Amino acid sequence: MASVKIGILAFQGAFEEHKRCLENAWDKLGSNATLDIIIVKRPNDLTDLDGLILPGGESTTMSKFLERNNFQKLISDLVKGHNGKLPVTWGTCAGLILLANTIGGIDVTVNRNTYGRQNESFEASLMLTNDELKGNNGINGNIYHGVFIRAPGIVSVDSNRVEVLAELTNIDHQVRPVAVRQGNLLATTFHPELTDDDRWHKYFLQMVLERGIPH
Ligand SMILES: NC(=O)CC[C@H](N)C(=O)O
Repeated sequence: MASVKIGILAFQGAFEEHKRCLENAWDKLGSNATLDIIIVKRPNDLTDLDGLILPGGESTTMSKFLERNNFQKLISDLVKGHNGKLPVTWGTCAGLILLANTIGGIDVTVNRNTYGRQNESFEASLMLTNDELKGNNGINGNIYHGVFIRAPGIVSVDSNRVEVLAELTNIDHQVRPVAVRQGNLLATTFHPELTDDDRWHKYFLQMVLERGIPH
């Protein structure tokens, strides 16, 4: 039977939570393929992935791990399609910082710890700006409850290349993108793996399925 291989980078951070959410979301998609989740700790674990998640955590610590075993170049080549295969890659929080700064590939500028010490962690209602994500969630389908933990801010996007999927209105009425997509790359400044709303994990898995499963 065909299988979909999703790796979760597991040096540090919220990788177990992503695994649980992927399994729940997968069951609801009703695909005939099986889901194979790889906890990525060694370069070999990156072989043949259809999707890759770079979880939240501490981006400076994760960057240090990436320097070992040539990991940074391997992942960078992978997300840019240099090896032929182009897995769908999703960075959450610190994972977004890696995608924008360390690994590269996504054309956004991020500012670390943008919400400041006094507002280190908070929850907020986000406005979804993408129809697929709104899904079938009743009249409030365009609202998503986001969990932010020392979150980065997306301060600018290359609007020719990057689609904004969700926005947050700050108390000063400034509207900021908090989730973006660029081709095979997805990035969120918040933590969908810490909520029961599985729309982001479904969206990611659908991005993977849309590319076709060659195994
Ligand atoms: N929850 C997170 O991933 C926090 C990210 C952290 N502030 C960093 O810069 O690495």
